[in-house]
Amino acid sequence: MGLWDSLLNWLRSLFFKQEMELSLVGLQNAGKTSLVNAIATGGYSEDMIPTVGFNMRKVTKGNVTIKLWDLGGQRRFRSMWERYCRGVTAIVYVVDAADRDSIPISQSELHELLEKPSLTGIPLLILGNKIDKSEALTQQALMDQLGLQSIIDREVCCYMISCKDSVNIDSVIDWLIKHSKIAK
Ligand SMILES: Nc1nc2c(ncn2[C@@H]2O[C@H](COP(=O)(O)OP(=O)(O)OP(=O)(O)O)[C@@H](O)[C@H]2O)c(=O)[nH]1
Ligand SMILES: [Mg+2]
Repeated sequence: MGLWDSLLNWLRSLFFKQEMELSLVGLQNAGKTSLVNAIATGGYSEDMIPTVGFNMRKVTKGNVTIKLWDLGGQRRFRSMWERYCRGVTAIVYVVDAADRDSIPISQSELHELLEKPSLTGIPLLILGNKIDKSEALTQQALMDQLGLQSIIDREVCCYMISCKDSVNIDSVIDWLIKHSKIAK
């Protein structure tokens, strides 16, 4: 995008409402619902109830309204991920970066989802969560183990975050706002 386009987009964003619809996917216990809370209120809790099916939350940041589909990560809910990812502005894939044993399953579920023709081209934000834990993988190790270099049909971005300590939640919100669209 040229400088002039960026300037126009910035001016537009000052005057028009922006909106976006996101799906949060990833294995159970990754921290998807915790991320919704971190984005919406900055709150954090150790006692979380696993999401059964899905929850929908609307969050407003500045002039951007974000509709979030927070999906259950247990195996029995994974077959509905595709349905809730169709037509979204971006897919947010959350990974517990400290649970090294779960990474291979996380990798295969991610690639299986991205193979769906209905989801071609939708931008992907990968979040390695729980970096407050000492055993958390580095960003490079996570990107390698998830095989992100093989994803070439869409924009892919990866951040390492902690919902617990509110690390990089601002960068996530900035990325989301940059990908929002002017409301029709
Ligand atoms: N240490 C640490 N724990 C976290 C962090 N984020 C979430 N957790 C914990 O991880 C557990 C699971 O969090 P949830 O947000 O319920 O995970 P989820 O991905 O929504 O799980 P499902 O709804 O079952 O798919 C909870 O005990 C959280 O407190 C983090 O940044 N650091
Ligand atoms: Mg949940």
